[in-house]
Amino acid sequence: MAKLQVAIDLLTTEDALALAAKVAPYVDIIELGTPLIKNMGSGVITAMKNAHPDKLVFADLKTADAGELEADIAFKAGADLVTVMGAAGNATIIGAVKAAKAHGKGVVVDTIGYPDRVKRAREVTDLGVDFVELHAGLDEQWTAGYSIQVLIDEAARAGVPVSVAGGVNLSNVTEVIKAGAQVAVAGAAIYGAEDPAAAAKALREAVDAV
Ligand SMILES: O=C(CO)[C@H](O)[C@H](O)COP(=O)(O)O
Repeated sequence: MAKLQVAIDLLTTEDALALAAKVAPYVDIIELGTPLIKNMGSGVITAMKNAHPDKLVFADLKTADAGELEADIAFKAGADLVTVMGAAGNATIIGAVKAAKAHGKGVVVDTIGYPDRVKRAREVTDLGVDFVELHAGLDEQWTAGYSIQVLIDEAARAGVPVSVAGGVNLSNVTEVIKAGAQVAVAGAAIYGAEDPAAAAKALREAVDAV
């Protein structure tokens, strides 16, 4: 069964907890966005895990160096999954995987900005990561001509465990899961909705219907 991940790209612990309280019944993974962690520090990870011990808490660290050290900080704070950039060296990814093994947790590689996301996804899967995020970041999404179809096509040919992030919403989540993504990541489609709980519920039902 595919998973639904809410990406919380809000800026305070208070706002993040308030959103999570509304949408947690419908999601498997609660992602704390990079700006949120940079703004609030690792305390937001602890607060979220304490509030939702039954959910996977995903710390979107986007680590580019010092993989073992940064991952260790987040796991000690309560994270279940952390991200490392695919553009980082393999040593950084291997370091994060070492920390994950020590804590019984996992690593996700974020391919944002990487020229050949599928090639990198296959390479880093061999390093022991849990899955790879085929990701078009917010800046890429705002570039003229962007279409999530490129990520859907990549998911279909990846052949390794992947998530898809970059404009997932109710109109495309079915295609994302049909393409083979194990996880659909939705940020603005949930936190930007007038009724985030209803938006998360609709996405959950769409994911489960595939
Ligand atoms: O990690 C992120 C940006 O770097 C976002 O959380 C991710 O892109 C999902 O958000 P959205 O659904 O709004 O695109």
